[in-house]
Amino acid sequence: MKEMLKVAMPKGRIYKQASKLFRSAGLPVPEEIDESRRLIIPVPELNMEFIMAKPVDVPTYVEYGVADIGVVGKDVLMEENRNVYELLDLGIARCRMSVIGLPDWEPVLYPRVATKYPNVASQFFREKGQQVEVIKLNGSIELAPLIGLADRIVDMVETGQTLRENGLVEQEVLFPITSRLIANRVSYRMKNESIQALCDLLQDTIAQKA
Ligand SMILES: Nc1ncnc2c1ncn2[C@@H]1O[C@H](COP(=O)(O)OP(=O)(O)OP(=O)(O)O)[C@@H](O)[C@H]1O
Ligand SMILES: O=P(O)(O)OC[C@H]1O[C@H](OP(=O)(O)OP(=O)(O)O)[C@H](O)[C@@H]1O
Repeated sequence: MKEMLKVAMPKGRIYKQASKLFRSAGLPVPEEIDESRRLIIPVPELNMEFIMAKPVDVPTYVEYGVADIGVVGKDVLMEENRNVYELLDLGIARCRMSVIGLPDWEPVLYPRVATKYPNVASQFFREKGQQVEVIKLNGSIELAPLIGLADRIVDMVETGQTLRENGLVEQEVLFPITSRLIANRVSYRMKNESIQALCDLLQDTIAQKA
């Protein structure tokens, strides 16, 4: 690849699957990143530099152009609504965003909905014509209906284990979620050859796996 690419990589569960995808595409992301606490990792052999970010911040780094491209969950992309290009569905970190509640839940006039995704949840209920009070939480969202903070929650479901272990039920799926490759708008023009080459390589790898 010609131009050097700065890649915003989310730490945590997406990184594990993204690094595997990059490696199977012939881009040997160094194994030492996996356990390292370093935040900026130049990989001269790939002509790339990895910026290890908190997942929710990836679209911010890409919008401001401090990263040319990034890997991010569709959930975060929808919630953050940043001015970036979405280039490719990587098909990794697959889960879904759902409305969840207690099994004996009954509709109330003005329910409280707790979530990490206040923008997405507000829009979802607004489009359904339902008035709700959205309460932003940052984790352990399933606690909210159990301790009476909220009537329902909007959160991610993958295996369903968290719901089962807490006696909650999935009531409605909002969206299926996977991780996406995103690009800064200016970088996409200025470094088009490199970004497009990476995109094609990843797309071929994903197609071979399907
Ligand atoms: N079971 C799951 N629960 C939540 N997110 C999941 C799940 N499976 C895949 N994902 C994807 O992984 C991303 C969350 O990754 P991770 O849990 O590492 O970060 P986080 O909880 O947002 O960050 P942090 O733990 O640093 O606050 C989501 O944005 C989503 O796209
Ligand atoms: O269906 P499952 O496989 O159980 O996965 C879903 C759970 O995983 C996530 O929580 P996370 O582990 O990120 O912890 P958090 O509560 O701190 O967000 C998510 O918010 C759910 O609680």
